[in-house]
Amino acid sequence: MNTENLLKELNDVQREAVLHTEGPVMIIAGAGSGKTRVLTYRIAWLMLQGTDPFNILALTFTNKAAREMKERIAAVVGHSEAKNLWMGTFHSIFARLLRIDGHMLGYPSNFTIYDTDDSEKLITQIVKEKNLDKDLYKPKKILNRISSLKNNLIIPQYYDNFPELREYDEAAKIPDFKNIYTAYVERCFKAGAMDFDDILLKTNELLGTFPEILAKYQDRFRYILVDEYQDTNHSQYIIIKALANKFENICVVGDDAQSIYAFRGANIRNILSFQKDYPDCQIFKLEQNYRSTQHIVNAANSVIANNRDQLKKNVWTSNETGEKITIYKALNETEEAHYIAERIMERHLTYQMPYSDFAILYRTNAQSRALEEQLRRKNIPYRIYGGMSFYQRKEVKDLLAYLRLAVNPHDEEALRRVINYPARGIGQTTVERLTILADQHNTTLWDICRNAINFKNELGTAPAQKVSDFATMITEFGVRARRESAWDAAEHIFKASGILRALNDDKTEEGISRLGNVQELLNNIKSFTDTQLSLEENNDISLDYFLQDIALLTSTDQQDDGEPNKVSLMTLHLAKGLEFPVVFISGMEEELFPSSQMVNTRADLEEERRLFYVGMTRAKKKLFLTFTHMRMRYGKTNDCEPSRFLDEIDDQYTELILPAFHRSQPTFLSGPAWGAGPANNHSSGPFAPIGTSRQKTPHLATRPSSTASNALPPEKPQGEILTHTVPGDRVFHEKFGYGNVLEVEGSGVNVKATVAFDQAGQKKLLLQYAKLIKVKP
Ligand SMILES: Nc1ncnc2c1ncn2[C@@H]1O[C@H](COP(=O)(O)OP(=O)(O)OP(=O)(O)O)[C@@H](O)[C@H]1O
Ligand SMILES: [Mg+2]
Repeated sequence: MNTENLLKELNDVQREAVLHTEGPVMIIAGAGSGKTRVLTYRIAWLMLQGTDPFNILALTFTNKAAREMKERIAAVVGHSEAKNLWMGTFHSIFARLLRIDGHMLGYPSNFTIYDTDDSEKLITQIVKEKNLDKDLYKPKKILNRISSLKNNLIIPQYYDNFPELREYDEAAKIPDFKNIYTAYVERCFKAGAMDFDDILLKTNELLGTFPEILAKYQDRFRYILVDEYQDTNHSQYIIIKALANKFENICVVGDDAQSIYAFRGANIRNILSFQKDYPDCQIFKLEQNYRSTQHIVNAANSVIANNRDQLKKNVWTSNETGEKITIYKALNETEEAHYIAERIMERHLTYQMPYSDFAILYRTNAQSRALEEQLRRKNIPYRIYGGMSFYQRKEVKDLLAYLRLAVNPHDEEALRRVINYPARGIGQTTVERLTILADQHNTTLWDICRNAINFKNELGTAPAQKVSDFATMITEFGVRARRESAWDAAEHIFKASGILRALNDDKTEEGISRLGNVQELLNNIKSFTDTQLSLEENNDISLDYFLQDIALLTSTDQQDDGEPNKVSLMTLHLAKGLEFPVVFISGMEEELFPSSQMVNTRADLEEERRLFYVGMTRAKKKLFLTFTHMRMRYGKTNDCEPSRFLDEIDDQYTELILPAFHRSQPTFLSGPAWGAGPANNHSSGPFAPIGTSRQKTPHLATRPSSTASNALPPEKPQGEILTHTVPGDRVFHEKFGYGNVLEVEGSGVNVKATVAFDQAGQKKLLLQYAKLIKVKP
């Protein structure tokens, strides 16, 4: 694509924002208004103007988003140029930076990245060693607290500078928190490991302590671009600010109405601070939505208008009016899932829509089970994002632990995990003794292991020998990891560690599936080695690089198996930045969404509402919102009340559908009629107390949902729905209008009719779903 064509694909404001390359720029704009597109085109434009890709840094919310942007840019400027861009999540970019310069802070360049599971295990271990009450010092709680301090750049040494921290911890009955935090930080450091938050914290420390390193990166990153700026936390904010300080060519894009990570420390005030930091910054507002139909855009606007804290924006679209938003009241979660699966199947067959056009979003991961079951029953392929990832499976983590040890044997969590797996006679007592020795000698577990022969007295002769043999094996793995490709080293380690044998011996169904998973991991390593050579500029095929790569996958990246034709299932949080032709948001019920934990303050409730706004604005053509009358939660069936958010959608954009069991004629109602189901008592207003339900006046029945064009749909004729038909029949279809049947094929549920529609042209439809009505010719 040449320069001219590139700019043609933008509207006036977008183009201006792309061309304004020098100086600070902030683009605060509504959902689907082309923020990400502007960012992508800006990079392409910079490169077309001769900017060296080495001088561009782009920060995205997921690695997948970065990859897609890179591909788009490559199409404009060429693959070999695009390769050299530094583009990715904050974590992957700054981990890369720390690999290069982290040694200044005393880290090895092959430092390990601890995942949440590793961190929690380490905390459990520390709590145990300190003889603290494990019911009070819960690892998750402690880790959240550590994370929040780290993201505010409060290291243990600063803890006492803020008396309110101690007050908080005492009130939370964790007075020894500081000791745990201190020990945790020391242990990670000794093990040559960083947790996720360290990646940002240590980058800050590095840039703040060494002016020459800061200067190096300031010079390198002449142009800095940040997507989803509304969800950056303090630590990220400080990094960007430092890096941009010299050239001030910084462009941030975001939408305050989509800020949904406050619970993880994201700070919406970063948007306001930006204006303060760069008083001469240029601000662009994009208001035209290119993604969604008018009904969807307007409905989303009517919801977000209920938030008090927001920057004024007027999001509009010139897209088609589109179908109304369907609100479906189900009996329970099974029936809800069934309804969703049916609608997917119906659209897939009737309109030939690929499965990848559909997304099902929910508030909590637990909701996916019922949905999965119904999708499986209909053989609808799907992919779940988030939840338990492949890399968290036990057997996968076991092999990974060996690989991690090969790269960094000081990695304490990996060592604890496999020192006696597969079983090699190193018991719990021996491990405890090793831990005490490490503590006494102020060194790592690994240092004790590799010198185990010198600790025969403390360990006993036989255990010392076993530990020593284990250490010899790990040392040998290390040699290979340095010399061989990731694939060669991993394959060897898989066999020599005894994992292959252990899994092979287990002939249970579960054992076979475990072996399959480990083989899948090896396949991943193989394809990493193969593709790495062609994709990245550094051609690094080492095990070290592979481990780094997977440690930083985000939840949206993890499940991307490259298979394109699947329905996507994910939480609303993960859906940020994505778009799908058809979106279902399930579980639109009080207590679930808004979550019962998020209704106590206005700020929390507004964050939930923004989350709903994010969900709604993912849909391009059609949005379904479903809620249930009853739902099983925590093993109990509860009565549910429709979400207050449903009330907030302007009636004119919705239609309510009730399931067959409490539906008399007609099926379609315009506007909400939540009370129409059984067992509802009526009170009103958006904040009706939990346990009562709200009702708005149901509107009169109208015709079926509108068509995809602005023209009024043809009036639906009376007549029975055809289950079989013959060529020559004159028929009516809800969406395509009138037509003549040309051909019929297949049998039973697979009967397909080819129909020549007067307006819509020729279509092949599955009779079971097409709901054709026979009319007089
Ligand atoms: N000028 C344009 N012409 C045609 N299509 C456009 C234009 N600008 C954006 N789009 C399309 O509109 C959709 C939304 O764009 P994009 O994802 O960049 O929006 P966004 O503001 O980043 O959305 P979100 O707030 O969800 O992150 C995309 O499919 C994009 O290709
Ligand atoms: Mg975007």
